[in-house]
Amino acid sequence: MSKALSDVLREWMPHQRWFGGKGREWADVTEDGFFLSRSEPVLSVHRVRVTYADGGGETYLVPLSWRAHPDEELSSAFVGAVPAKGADGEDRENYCYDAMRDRDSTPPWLAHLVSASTVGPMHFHPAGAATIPEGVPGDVVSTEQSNTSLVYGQDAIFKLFRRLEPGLNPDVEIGEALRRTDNPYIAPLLGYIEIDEDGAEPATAAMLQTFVRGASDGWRLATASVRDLYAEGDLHADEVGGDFAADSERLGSATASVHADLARVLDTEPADREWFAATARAMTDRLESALAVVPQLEEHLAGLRAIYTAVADSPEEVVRQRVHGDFHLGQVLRTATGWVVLDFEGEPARPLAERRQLDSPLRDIAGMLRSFDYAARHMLVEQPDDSQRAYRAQEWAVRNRGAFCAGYSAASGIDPCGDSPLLRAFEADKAVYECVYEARNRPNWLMIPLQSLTRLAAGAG
Ligand SMILES: Nc1ncnc2c1ncn2[C@@H]1O[C@H](COP(=O)(O)OP(=O)(O)O)[C@@H](O)[C@H]1O
Ligand SMILES: O=P(O)(O)O[C@H]1O[C@H](CO)[C@@H](O[C@H]2O[C@H](CO)[C@@H](O)[C@H](O)[C@H]2O)[C@H](O)[C@H]1O
Repeated sequence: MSKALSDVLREWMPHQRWFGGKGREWADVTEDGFFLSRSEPVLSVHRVRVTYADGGGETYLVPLSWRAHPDEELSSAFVGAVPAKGADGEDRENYCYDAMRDRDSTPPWLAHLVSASTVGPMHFHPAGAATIPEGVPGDVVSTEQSNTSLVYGQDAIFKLFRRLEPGLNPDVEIGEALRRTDNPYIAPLLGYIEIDEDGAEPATAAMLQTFVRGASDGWRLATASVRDLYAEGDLHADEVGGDFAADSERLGSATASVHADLARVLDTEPADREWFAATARAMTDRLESALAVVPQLEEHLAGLRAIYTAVADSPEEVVRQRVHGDFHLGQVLRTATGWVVLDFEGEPARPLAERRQLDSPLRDIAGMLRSFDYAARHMLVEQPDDSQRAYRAQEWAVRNRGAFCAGYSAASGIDPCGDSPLLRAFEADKAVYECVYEARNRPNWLMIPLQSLTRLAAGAG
């Protein structure tokens, strides 16, 4: 027997990668929808409001494509069957599919952006004089996590934000600001979509960005370099074929260029004593809540508190500005000509308002330094007692962290990696965040940030 759409969604949504309420009991679900295309296959978009038995709730964006008969080729995208009336008044069923995985339903997103449409509560904004491809289907990106992305040909990538939050998404806000700077290290924004939310600021529903062709991500390249080093038992990091230091240096200068443009076109403010005190407090709070998830943090408590107190006690000369916020090797792409920085959304677990606050660029430096550490040590997860490998991992991390800082320093005139209590605290804070992330997502990787905390708390890099 077929069910109402909200019941169908209740069964289907918990199995989707992007659904954040896994394991929580649903108290209620309501949905409202509108049509983006009425020609075959019909495309509708639904705001699905889920409330949980343990309190709170979330609103998700769910595009669906509709067919009068089941489509075998789309079976993996099948959502459910919903009762309908035929033209003759007969009772029948309509079959709905995940529209992001139904290629025939992907062109309308681009067509509406080109014509800057408003459809129901949804507003389509093309960016400036952007050339938006039209009439091509989009293929879903398989690495999807909290969002769902489509690649249109080799030209554009469309990212649907599944969870709706009031306010402009920082990825769009920063993309829109940087688009006007001609910065060579970003993928220009081509457009974005907003959706009205009752009684609140509109939420960002999606964005369209230039697709970076023929690129590899930094994590893949860095870890290939580490594997090369491990394979060459007697050679040092600067002697093996896959040495990454020149790329790390170029990544440092690309980062400096992006930071400089962000400071040029968006707000800045000198950091005052209160900001240092508030930052130290926020880090201490994060540590306290992380303890509940990762009890192993207990042994680092005293060391970490001392690192955070040093921030409040010795304010440095720092300018606050918009930053990337979740900068790591997985967020940068290497093309034939250089690096491109992606995903200015900030840490996914933070509330949107927090992610839009001004911060020190050292936050990003710390993120990338942590990432070099991760790349160097992730293979030690399988061989934790291999001291020779541990030694070589440290050598690789030191070399590439140094090269990244040298590149940043040469491009900006500011050495980001000097003896700064703030940088050290940001590294420690990121490692605490990573402990929680790993405990929840990849428990066997938890040792990576935990071991870094041992080194950081002991005053080593
Ligand atoms: N502009 C782009 N050009 C090429 N590839 C991209 C672009 N933006 C994102 N990607 C790739 O698409 C995948 C998904 O990216 P993203 O949507 O940022 O993931 P998430 O937000 O889930 O971390 C990643 O593998 C990323 O490298
Ligand atoms: O890319 P996301 O915005 O989803 O970031 C989250 O996931 C990252 C892992 O994919 C996580 O990054 C951590 O692991 C990376 C290696 O997989 C490493 O390069 C990073 O330095 C490390 O922080 C990130 O923290 C999390 O927010």
